[in-house]
Amino acid sequence: MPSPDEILNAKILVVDDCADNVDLMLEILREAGYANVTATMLPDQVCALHRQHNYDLILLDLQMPGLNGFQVMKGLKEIEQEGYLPVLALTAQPSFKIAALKAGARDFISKPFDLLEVHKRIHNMLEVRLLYKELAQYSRKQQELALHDPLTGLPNRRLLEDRIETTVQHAVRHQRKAAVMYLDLDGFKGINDTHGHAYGDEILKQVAQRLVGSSRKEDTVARVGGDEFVIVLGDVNGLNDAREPASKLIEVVSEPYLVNGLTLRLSTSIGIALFPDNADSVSELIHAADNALYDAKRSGKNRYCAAPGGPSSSAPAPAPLSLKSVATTAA
Ligand SMILES: Nc1nc2c(ncn2[C@@H]2O[C@H](COP(=O)(O)OP(=O)(O)OP(=O)(O)O)[C@@H](O)[C@H]2O)c(=O)[nH]1
Repeated sequence: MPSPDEILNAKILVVDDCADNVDLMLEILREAGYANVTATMLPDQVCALHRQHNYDLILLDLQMPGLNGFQVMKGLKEIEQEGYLPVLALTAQPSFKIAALKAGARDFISKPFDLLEVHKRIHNMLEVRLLYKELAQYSRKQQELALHDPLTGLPNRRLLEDRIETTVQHAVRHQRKAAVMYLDLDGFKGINDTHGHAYGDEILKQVAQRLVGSSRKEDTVARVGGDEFVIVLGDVNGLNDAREPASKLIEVVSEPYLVNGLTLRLSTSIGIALFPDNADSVSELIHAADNALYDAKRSGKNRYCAAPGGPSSSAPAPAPLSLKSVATTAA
């Protein structure tokens, strides 16, 4: 539940074409302790103001010259994408009350004001509005967690599959290709076994940062398993466009890692599959890249291999470095 402080600091806008009414409402709100209140007498400014300030409550007079309260609510509905209109209608017309609720107002206050009613309705409405915001934020956070790996913050397999799908669709539309690179660290188990799981976790985080740092902004870097990562490249012409990034990734992963004063080393193997050369569905592309990774492991690790079968496929290509995948301890 929102705290009393949060309620008193909520952002409130008073909209009324009559200066006396504005002054009266500002006075009522100030006396009640609301600290973040502004007002306008220009109904056609309300949407722009709300877009800028995202109010928690708009106290909206319904009868105004120019744009009336109903028209203002229509405009506000277009801004409030989540469909919650934080409007409390102010009206002297009994017949407008239900019409206002139908038009999207959450509640109404009758004029002339009954102070007790005004206080209670404003408080109740803010309580619901802030709770709604908290829930929306919580739900966004949960969605974020469901799509990301908690250790590295990278997209997980679920989000990766979506991204591959999008990349493939883009490739089809623009008659281009896409590459899926499946990485598996070499000798990672040895780091866990020798130095403990916490060291392994730290290495995984640093590897993730290096992979992201060595990829283009538009590429997706995902963690799909213990020491397994997948990188998706769009706008690719053929295997040659994936060779250089693969060599670069092998190189950056093989740079030494400093963990709690220890210098550790490891390398990575990579399997590359191309859309549409090697596969044309998301799962088949991942599978083809995984098979190519297996070839890279079998051929001695610390290298990349491309999936066979495509017009531009090649035999396993040696990585530029011939680093041994061992963990070493600095003196
Ligand atoms: N620290 C840490 N280790 C993990 C995590 N998830 C999986 N692992 C470990 O990662 C290791 C992965 O094993 P492998 O890929 O078979 O080991 P490897 O030594 O890299 O073997 P090769 O790939 O053949 O070189 C296992 O020891 C898992 O226990 C994790 O989140 N954190």
